[in-house]
Amino acid sequence: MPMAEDQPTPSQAMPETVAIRRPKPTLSAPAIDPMRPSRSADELADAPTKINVTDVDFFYGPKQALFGIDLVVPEKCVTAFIGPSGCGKSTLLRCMNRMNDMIDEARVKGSLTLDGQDIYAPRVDVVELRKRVGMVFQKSNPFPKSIFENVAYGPRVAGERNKARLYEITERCLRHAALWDEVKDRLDDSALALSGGQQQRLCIARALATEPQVLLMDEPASALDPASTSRIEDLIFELKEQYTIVIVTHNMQQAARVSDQTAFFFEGKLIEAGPTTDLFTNPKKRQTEDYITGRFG
Ligand SMILES: Nc1ncnc2c1ncn2[C@@H]1O[C@H](COP(=O)(O)OP(=O)(O)OP(=O)(O)O)[C@@H](O)[C@H]1O
Repeated sequence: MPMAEDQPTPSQAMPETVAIRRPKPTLSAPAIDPMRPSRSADELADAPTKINVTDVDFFYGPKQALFGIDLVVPEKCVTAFIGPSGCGKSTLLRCMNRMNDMIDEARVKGSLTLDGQDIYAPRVDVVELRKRVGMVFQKSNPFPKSIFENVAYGPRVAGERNKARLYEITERCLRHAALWDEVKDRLDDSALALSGGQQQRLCIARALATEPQVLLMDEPASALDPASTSRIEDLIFELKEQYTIVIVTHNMQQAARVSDQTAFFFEGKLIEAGPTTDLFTNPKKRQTEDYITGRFG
């Protein structure tokens, strides 16, 4: 009996199980600026270890926020932490200068070292540690004082009384933070009169005044307009010649633009870390690929 025209012939009939092939997403290479080349994988591998994180768990009371984190932060490189909200990026950042000590019931297990020295050893002077490991926050937080006094504050507290020396430090740090030319004629004006981007650069200058070796930056540009963001990114590139930088960012393009190494976190675990170009173009883990291609997060 002839088959009806719209009936599939046996060879056209669908097999019982059909392999649905997921198209592989196109991973776009991060926009690497030739004027701001990131360190190569070899340079990263050769850089001395500044901070070493080994098997770190972190708890807010009964809630565990980090699970068995292992990470090497190389010296004079920029390491970016990326991942969806609540995955533990800021928690790990704050472990690096013990900012979490201020939170009741916060507890860290495992080891974090700075230049091979245990950051959590009982003998560690936390004030000294935070001088060596400075921090810049998402929202700029200048003191309600003059521009000069904001930068001179740290050295003053550390005992520097010589006005000429304080001025020297202030000028050097403001230059380093790419703010000097904009404020040199109004150092006695209130810091609160500066724009948001200028205030953030002032906070960076203030952090530099205590002569840190490491700068932790928690979404330093997320409240800024594109022009100010770009200035902060330029600044990060310049600062890594002298400082080790760890930056938390929600903006993957920013991580690609400014960092040498990227670490991707998910649900309190470090899924993958590696040279930024490799992680964005050739991630090893499926979760990383899904995140950077925008499937979730
Ligand atoms: N002070 C706290 N007390 C209790 N839980 C906290 C505290 N701070 C953070 N958490 C929780 O720990 C987990 C990790 O938070 P964390 O701020 O480190 O994540 P994040 O990746 O930096 O998030 P975001 O990108 O939104 O800033 C989250 O579940 C968060 O709710």
